[in-house]
Amino acid sequence: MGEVRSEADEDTILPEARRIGVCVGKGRSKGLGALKWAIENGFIPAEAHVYLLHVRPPVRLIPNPLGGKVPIEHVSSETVKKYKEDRLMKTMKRFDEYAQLCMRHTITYDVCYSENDSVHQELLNQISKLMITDLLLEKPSQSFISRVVGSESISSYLSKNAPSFCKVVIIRNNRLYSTNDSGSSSSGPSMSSPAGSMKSVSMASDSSTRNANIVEVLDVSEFAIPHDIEITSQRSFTESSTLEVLSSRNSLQEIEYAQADLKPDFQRAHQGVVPSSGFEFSLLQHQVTERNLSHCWSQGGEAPEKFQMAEEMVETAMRKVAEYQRQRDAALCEAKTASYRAFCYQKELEELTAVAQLAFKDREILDKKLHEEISVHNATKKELETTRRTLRAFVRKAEIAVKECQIEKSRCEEVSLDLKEHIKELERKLQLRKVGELAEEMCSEGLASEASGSREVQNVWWECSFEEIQKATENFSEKNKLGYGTYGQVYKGTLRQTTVAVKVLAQEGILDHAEFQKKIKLMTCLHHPHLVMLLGACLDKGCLIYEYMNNGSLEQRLYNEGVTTPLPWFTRFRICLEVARALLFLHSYPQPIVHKNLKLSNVLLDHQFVSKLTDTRMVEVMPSNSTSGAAAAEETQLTGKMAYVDPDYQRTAVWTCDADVYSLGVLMLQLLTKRSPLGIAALMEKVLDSEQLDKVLDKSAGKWPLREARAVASLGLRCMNSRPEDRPTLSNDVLPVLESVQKASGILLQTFIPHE
Ligand SMILES: Nc1ncnc2c1ncn2[C@@H]1O[C@H](COP(=O)(O)OP(=O)(O)OP(=O)(O)O)[C@@H](O)[C@H]1O
Repeated sequence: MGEVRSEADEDTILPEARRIGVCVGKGRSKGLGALKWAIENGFIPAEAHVYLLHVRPPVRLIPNPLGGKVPIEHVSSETVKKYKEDRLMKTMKRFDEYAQLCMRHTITYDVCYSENDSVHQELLNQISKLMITDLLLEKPSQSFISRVVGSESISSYLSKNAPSFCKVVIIRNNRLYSTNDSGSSSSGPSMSSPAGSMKSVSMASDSSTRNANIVEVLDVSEFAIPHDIEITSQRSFTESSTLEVLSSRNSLQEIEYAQADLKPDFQRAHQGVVPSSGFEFSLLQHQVTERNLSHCWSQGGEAPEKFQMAEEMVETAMRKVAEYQRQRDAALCEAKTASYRAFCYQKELEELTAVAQLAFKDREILDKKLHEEISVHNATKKELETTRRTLRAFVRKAEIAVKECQIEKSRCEEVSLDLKEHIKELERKLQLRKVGELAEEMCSEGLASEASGSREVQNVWWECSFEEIQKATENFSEKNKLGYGTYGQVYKGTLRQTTVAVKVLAQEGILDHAEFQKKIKLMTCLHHPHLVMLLGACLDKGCLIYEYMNNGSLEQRLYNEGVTTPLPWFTRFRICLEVARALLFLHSYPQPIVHKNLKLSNVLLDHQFVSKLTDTRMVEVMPSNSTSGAAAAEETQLTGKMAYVDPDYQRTAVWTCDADVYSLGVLMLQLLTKRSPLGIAALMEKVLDSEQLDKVLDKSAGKWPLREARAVASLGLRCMNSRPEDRPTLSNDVLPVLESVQKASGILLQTFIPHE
């Protein structure tokens, strides 16, 4: 039940049971009345099968937004498909009532829908293919206008052309209107009969009679309209109506509309004639007109006037109908236009919605990308910040490095200048030394006394005038004062393009001129890397001119904390060695020279912290009892000095080289401990015995190597033995120990340059 049949379902065998076709139209005569009549009148036996036949012309035109219609070739396939689907849906809905009716009466049925330009021909084909034995058609009420138009209906066409096995039964107004198997035509209400008496309705078998039964009634139902009219009609009554189509409405439709609109007026005009029952208006109109005319004609002379009057009435009515029709067309047109616009808006809305959805998706993607970009951007920003920080740090470091470089450069320049000066100084010293060595040779050969006045020795040292000395020291200005000692004040000065230290001796202590000159000459003969060189003298005023020692005395270095940088332990070791070497040099003369005044303040340091002994032979120049007032006043200082003096000298009053060794011992212990010379020996003995040397070592010198420190301390103690014979010799004992200590101190002893 309920399946849609196609051409493939063709049945080629003649049916045993009856196959009843029901033509399903649209509009006023749908065919439902025919089916109802057949059911009510027992026309459909239990074994019969019903075929609901419906044919429509195929779609060729599709409404466009301007209210016209366009050929489907000019429209997208998608739109055509959609339109066809809509159309099929609507078409299928037409079968609903038929299906319900069949189901209510347990009748099996099939829906047979096809499209064809010729509805007549297609129905005929379906009849043949499906072997339809009975074809039910519903005919709309006959209209007066229908007769005027004179077009052949489907019912009349099928009645004439149906195959011989098919009986065409036409129902009208719920009554049998005609069949094609009766010998006589039956039309109008009088022909209605129940199915049971249907056989008694005889129809002429020849075609002329059959035709006569149906031709007189024009059918305007949709399936009865020929193809060209069918399309127009469809446009008029379905969703595809347009302004264009409406304006080209054919006369037949106008007549139909006119017929519908005329009905009330006509009823009013013929109140007494038109029955109030449900006859179709057009049929009644026709009958009334017929009757009127025959009545008029039977009344004689009034007939033409009445006929004239009737015609005028009809014309008036027709004009009204036309007017109504125009208004209705206009309204319909507007409605259709509005409907189509709504349709367009709907479409537009759908498209916009789709676009909006796409845009929304795009936005989501873009949002996602944006988030990713932002996170990448943030990461890059962080990296950039880190790089920037690193770069800033590098720039800072580079700036510091540049500054350091500049400082180093200026230092280098200073050092270079110093070096140049130093080289000059060295060259000058070398020259002086050569001369000195010559003089020394002369001295050592015992010619000193005789040759002291010789030209060669005289030329070795600078014999300066007092004016020169004044000028060199800026008239002994306070700012140039380096210090004072036992024998007088010491000033810094520049003499003969050389920086010098000028010692101004106390006048009262100076020997007579000749003796002083002799001693000076002997002193200038002494040249050693670790002896401060006596460059010259001002004999008149008793001024001694020494090479200038940039870093002052050992005493200043050791005790002026905060003013000068403390000497490191390895420098102290080296100084011990250097002083020992200087003493050995003095003691190595054929007539050994005893320094007699070795102490911290008489060991001076040059710009490279090389130590040199000063005041050598000063004791010979200045008598021991003649000291400067200032120095003599310093009792404490004197007491300190006494600590350096060999106890054996105090006992014997004879200076020996051992006295210098004793002083060297004191100096060594002072360098280790930075303590006063008084009582230093006892202290050292104690700490060495208790192995607590580290407790007395000067911490400002750094971390002492204890083994070496202990060796030096032991050596110092031995040097301080009260018995000279128990003291170590410089060459055999002191120097080897100090050299091994120096060696052990390693490369630091060689390279260390303390910074001020
Ligand atoms: N050649 C020199 N170069 C630089 N400074 C020197 C030089 N000679 C002496 N001085 C400085 O002058 C100061 C005084 O030295 P001076 O030799 O006159 O006395 P002293 O050695 O301290 O004691 P004394 O006279 O008892 O030996 C020293 O401490 C030293 O700082």
